[in-house]
Amino acid sequence: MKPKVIVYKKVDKQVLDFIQTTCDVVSFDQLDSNNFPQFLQELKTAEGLLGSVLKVDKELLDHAPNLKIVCNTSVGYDNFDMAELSARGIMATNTPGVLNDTVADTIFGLLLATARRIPELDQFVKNGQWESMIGEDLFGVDVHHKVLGIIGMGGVGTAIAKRAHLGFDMQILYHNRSRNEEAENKFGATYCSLDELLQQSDYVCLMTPLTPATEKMIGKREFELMKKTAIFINGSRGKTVDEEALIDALKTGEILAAGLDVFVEEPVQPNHPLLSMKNVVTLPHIGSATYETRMKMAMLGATNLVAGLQGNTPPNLIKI
Ligand SMILES: NC(=O)c1ccc[n+]([C@@H]2O[C@H](COP(=O)([O-])OP(=O)(O)OC[C@H]3O[C@@H](n4cnc5c(N)ncnc54)[C@H](O)[C@@H]3O)[C@@H](O)[C@H]2O)c1
Ligand SMILES: O=C(O)[C@H](O)CO
Repeated sequence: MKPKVIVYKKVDKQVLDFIQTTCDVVSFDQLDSNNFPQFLQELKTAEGLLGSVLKVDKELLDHAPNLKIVCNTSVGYDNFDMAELSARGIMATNTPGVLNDTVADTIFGLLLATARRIPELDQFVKNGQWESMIGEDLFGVDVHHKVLGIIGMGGVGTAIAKRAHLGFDMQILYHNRSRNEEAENKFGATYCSLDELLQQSDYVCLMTPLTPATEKMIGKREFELMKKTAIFINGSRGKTVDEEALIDALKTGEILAAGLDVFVEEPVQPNHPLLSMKNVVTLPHIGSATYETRMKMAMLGATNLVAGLQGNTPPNLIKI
């Protein structure tokens, strides 16, 4: 008998077909309050789960006595309670690597959009406000030849460093759990302490996973260390930043501007203070959201799922 798996996110038919060759699939395009009871019912007999964002913790796992593997279609896995999964002998996987270039493109786009005020100026033109030569009040700041500080020099961080070095002649500082030889040797990145990075960077880009060590790692103290002209870019997870401190820093001129792909609460509420600030550029967590890359992520997630259920070591097994 084929193992039963639940795919709880909309994925391409090709991905479902691949899983169906070895598994019985129950699929949900997305989970919401209407279909969640049915999902929990299916979970009782499921051996595998594929999707992203869903919190996989003790409470959920108590509904899943037969689960053998949980597979994210994302590189981040802060939605997994790894201690609980490990205690129950359930494998967990993610999708590193295949999204690096796409996310780096997004983050670089966000950085440029924030520095050169592109969304604001787009609105200016479309609102019919372009009536004469634009003046200093609408100027942006340069990106090229500036100092970029990358916190979290992993797969995505290195792809950002590549763009900054090869395309924009930027000087790169980085802070990471360990030294990254590729970033140093190929893209001229210099390792430094977090405080040095914050003090010296024109652009501070946060690209760490969300863990107990990184939760609110950027707060009041860190914004105060940054230059008053610094632009802060967050591509990691909303909770790596103290959002209240970010709002204060932007309001009081402690930093110049911010570009954000992630928020503490997602979707962010329309009345959130960050959304009404002129010096903030936002995106709806779309770092990896291109057709090509989302397809690769879904297929890699499916490959992990099938491998695990066939008794093989999944290529992206998360080790704790
Ligand atoms: N916005 C998006 O759409 C998007 C897309 C991809 C990844 N992400 C987020 O970015 C994270 C990183 O992705 P990745 O593929 O580069 O992962 P990765 O594992 O390759 O790199 C993460 C890096 O962060 C470093 N790190 C971890 N804890 C640290 C700490 N306390 N201080 C300093 N450095 C620390 C690690 O040493 C590692 O080099 C993901 O976990 C995810 O949360 C977001
Ligand atoms: O972690 C990731 O892969 C991104 O945030 C997309 O979900």
